[in-house]
Amino acid sequence: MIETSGPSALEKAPPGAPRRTGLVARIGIELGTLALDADLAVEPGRTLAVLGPNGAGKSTLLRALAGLVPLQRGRIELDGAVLDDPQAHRFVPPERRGAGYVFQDYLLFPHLSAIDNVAFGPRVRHRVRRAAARAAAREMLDRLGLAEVAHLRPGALSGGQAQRVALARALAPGPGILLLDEPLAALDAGTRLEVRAEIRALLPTLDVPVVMVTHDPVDALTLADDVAVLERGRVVQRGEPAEVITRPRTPYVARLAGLNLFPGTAAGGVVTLDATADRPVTLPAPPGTVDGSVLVALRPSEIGVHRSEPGAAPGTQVLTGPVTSVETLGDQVRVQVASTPAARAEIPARRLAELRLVRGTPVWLTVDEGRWDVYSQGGAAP
Ligand SMILES: Nc1ncnc2c1ncn2[C@@H]1O[C@H](COP(=O)(O)OP(=O)(O)OP(=O)(O)O)[C@@H](O)[C@H]1O
Repeated sequence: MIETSGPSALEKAPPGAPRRTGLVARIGIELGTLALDADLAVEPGRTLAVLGPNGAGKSTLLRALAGLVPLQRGRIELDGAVLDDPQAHRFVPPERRGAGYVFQDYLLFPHLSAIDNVAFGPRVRHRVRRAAARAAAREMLDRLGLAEVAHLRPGALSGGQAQRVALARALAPGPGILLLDEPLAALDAGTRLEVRAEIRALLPTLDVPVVMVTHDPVDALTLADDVAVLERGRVVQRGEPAEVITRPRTPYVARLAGLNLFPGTAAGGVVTLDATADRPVTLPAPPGTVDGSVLVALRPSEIGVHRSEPGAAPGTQVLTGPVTSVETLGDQVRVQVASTPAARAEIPARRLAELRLVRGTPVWLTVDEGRWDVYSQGGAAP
């Protein structure tokens, strides 16, 4: 057993133990063109995925939690202990934060075997004797299915094995928080599936907050309990994965979700899509819609595509414009149309053969009333 100063990430707290509060952070940092200002809260045993495009500030956020970048404003608290608070002149250095960090490119020591990489943390951080640290490291490697490669150096490991060694190394000292930076990004597609399944099995056994940054929505949707979407340094949407992906609040999330997203305005039971003043597109507001700004999501497969103007039908909205792109996706075809507002439809390949659409073909898009999903702009936004 390792003598650790903190709780072991792999052991659930015993019954009756004082309840830990996990991570509560407000991160304010300006670095180059980045202005990061994000609030996070993660309870022990839960995984938060911070999802966002390149340059959003995800790595900087994680590095601030680890103590590798000091805060300029805000505060980081883990289980009630203040790790960083510039106003109070408090800064706990990285090696004393008890954070397990898995870097994007693993950063394993190339001259040490897998087992010595894993034993390194307990030896250095907690001054555990070599034999005890190696025994604990062996247990961790066994747990992650790495017993057979314990003696190999990083250069002899496959990508998936190196990733798991990095995870074992982060967990070995019994961290109070686990930080994962794009944990699957460096893996090939097949290995990524395998390691994703392993991480997914591991996460619920941990009793610490886990923060994972990723730009891959599949990681966020399959591994996390909660998702915070970071764009240009701000959390623009947060919630459970299913909520985030079905009710996107920004064009970036809508693209990830494969949905059309239109801003609109609700007034007196009617929603008018914004930017349609010349030829207003209106739909009935669902019961309970509050007047004001709303978002309207629409699945591309709910849109009908026609080469001639359809006759007026009650309860059907019509948009029109030229095709701007046609892209096949298996047996489906995505058709982007420069209507007002611009929309993306998805039709079966055989329908494309009937319609013979190319760039510039004028088309009419039809949507039945019940197909639009209308929701308020506010709610889970920051
Ligand atoms: N040391 C630095 N000096 C100056 N600017 C920096 C520094 N570190 C980060 N930045 C700025 O912050 C931006 C966000 O960087 P960060 O790596 O946190 O984003 P990210 O969301 O993790 O992006 P990616 O997915 O591409 O890794 C960078 O594009 C850069 O403008």
